[in-house]
Amino acid sequence: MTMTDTAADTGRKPRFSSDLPQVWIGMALIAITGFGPSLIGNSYWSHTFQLVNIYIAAAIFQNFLFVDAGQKSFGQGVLLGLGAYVTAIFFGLHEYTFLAAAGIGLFAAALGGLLFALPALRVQYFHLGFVTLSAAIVFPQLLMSLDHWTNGINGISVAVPALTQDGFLGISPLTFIVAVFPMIALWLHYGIRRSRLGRRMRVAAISPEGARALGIKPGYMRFIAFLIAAVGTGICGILYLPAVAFVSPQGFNVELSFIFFFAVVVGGRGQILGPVVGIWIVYILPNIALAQFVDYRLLIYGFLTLFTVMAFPDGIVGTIERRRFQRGISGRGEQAFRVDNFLEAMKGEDATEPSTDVVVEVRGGTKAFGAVVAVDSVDLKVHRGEIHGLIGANGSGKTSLLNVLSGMSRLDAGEVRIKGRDVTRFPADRIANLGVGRTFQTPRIYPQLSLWDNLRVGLDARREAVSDEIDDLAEALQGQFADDSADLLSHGQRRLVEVMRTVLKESDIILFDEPAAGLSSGERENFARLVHFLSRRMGKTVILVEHDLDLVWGIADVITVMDQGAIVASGEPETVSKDPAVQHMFLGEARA
Ligand SMILES: Nc1ncnc2c1ncn2[C@@H]1O[C@H](COP(=O)(O)OP(=O)(O)OP(=O)(O)O)[C@@H](O)[C@H]1O
Repeated sequence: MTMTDTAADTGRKPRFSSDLPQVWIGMALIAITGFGPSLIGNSYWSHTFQLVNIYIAAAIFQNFLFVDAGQKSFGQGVLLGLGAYVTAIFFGLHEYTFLAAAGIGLFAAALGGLLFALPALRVQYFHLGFVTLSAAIVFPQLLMSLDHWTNGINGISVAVPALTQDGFLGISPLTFIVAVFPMIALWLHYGIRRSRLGRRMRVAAISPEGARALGIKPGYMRFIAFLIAAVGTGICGILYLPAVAFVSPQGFNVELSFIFFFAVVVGGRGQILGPVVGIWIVYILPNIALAQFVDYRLLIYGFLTLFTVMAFPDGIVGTIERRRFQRGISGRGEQAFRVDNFLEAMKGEDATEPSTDVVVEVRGGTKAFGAVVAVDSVDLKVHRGEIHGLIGANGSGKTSLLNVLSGMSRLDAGEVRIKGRDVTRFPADRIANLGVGRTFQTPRIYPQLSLWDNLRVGLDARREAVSDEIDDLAEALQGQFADDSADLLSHGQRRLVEVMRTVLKESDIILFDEPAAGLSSGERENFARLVHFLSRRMGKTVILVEHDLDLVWGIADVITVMDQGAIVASGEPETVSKDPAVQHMFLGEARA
């Protein structure tokens, strides 16, 4: 089954994501710089690249946290410092074995990450940036003032000869480990990004509201992301210790956190290879090539970042990547996303009829925004399998009612019941997981994900076994759109993508918020057929908020009319169209 015919079918599609090639390039670069100096016996560069590779790994975790999880943390240096310092204290001062001390160091870093995650549950963006930045500023002072444990300004010297002695081909175990670890980090970043967890994390980072509609808890995603990044950065801290053989408060000042952050920006936010290139430029250039200006390092980091961001707005790898993709798609025409072939394949007799079970019910629902009563003492019943049209003038409260039904906002008074359960105080993700799917007036489309992944997050959100029809549909969509960008879709097609996402989610109750706005007349017809298919073949309950009255009157089993937050009429289209109040509202559009 083919889903669509795209104008772009002629010619080879550019690969949407170059994540995998970037992993391989990153591995090759790390291998060359990590092992090369040891192989030719250059201990200065061997030692330098030990630290560079540790910083690359830390920047990879920063990149993951910053872009995939959307967490603007400026304090990752603190986590590296915790890993290094705690290991140094237990190994260097208390004579624990290195492994035991490293275990405690890792635990401390993970704990630090969770401490960062706590404010992230409440504050985001710049606020979170300030919290983490403050931690980065305070950390060295804390190390100084806790001198009873940390040795204060004198720091702690350690030696781990078992790791630093030259081994096979002149490569010490430490050189080997610090080269392999960033490679593992690259694969981990790539693997998470391709996983269900990674997709859901990215959706939560881009649109917390869109995420909740898919049953995702954005706070939980942040928590996991901070934990992963903290453990990864903590390992970097542990490796730092034998590589530098010394820790002191000055080594973990705010500059360290800036290095990781700037490396991500300079290399290319979100690009898998970005941190490798970024650390080379941000760290190697000022510290080695411009070593005589070492006192001005922070200034040089700043200038380098400013210059790169001006010359390469998406960072170096990001800019190359964007040009590659744009070259590939130029002249390929507007990308199409249609559902007609899907409907063709789904032809057949109606299998179900709306039942008498009430699956959605609102009792005396009231929701006000200040003086505006958006939903005013609404009583509503929607039956299983029904197509329920919700119409009314602009501002009559339709979206506010959908928001209440989907848990995006809470009633001030009254009750919402879904499948017999009182869900009035349920959060949106919990309602979504009860089998409610929705679209938004502004479709939630994620340009960072391929078109297929934009659809697939619907499949990821499914709670029960997939039906055969949806399985076939998913397979066809994957074949067609895995390498397409969602960025190229027209507004109407974006709506259709969101509609198909809710279809893939296999919700029993689907709330559509003005799905036909911006669709061509052919697309509207297809949409109407799709809604019919969802209701009559798959037994879904559909609540349809729509301004296109012809569309609603053509497909709805029941129509509810709202005016100034209240319901003025509700019933079969025939009856409602004869209601004098409704005729008055839609004067000139009355349907007999
Ligand atoms: N978050 C909000 N804050 C303040 N007022 C709001 C908010 N959301 C909705 N309103 C107000 O509530 C009323 C109902 O708005 P709502 O968006 O639910 O209407 P609607 O019928 O969906 O309109 P449209 O067809 O234009 O989407 C409007 O007066 C609107 O300005």
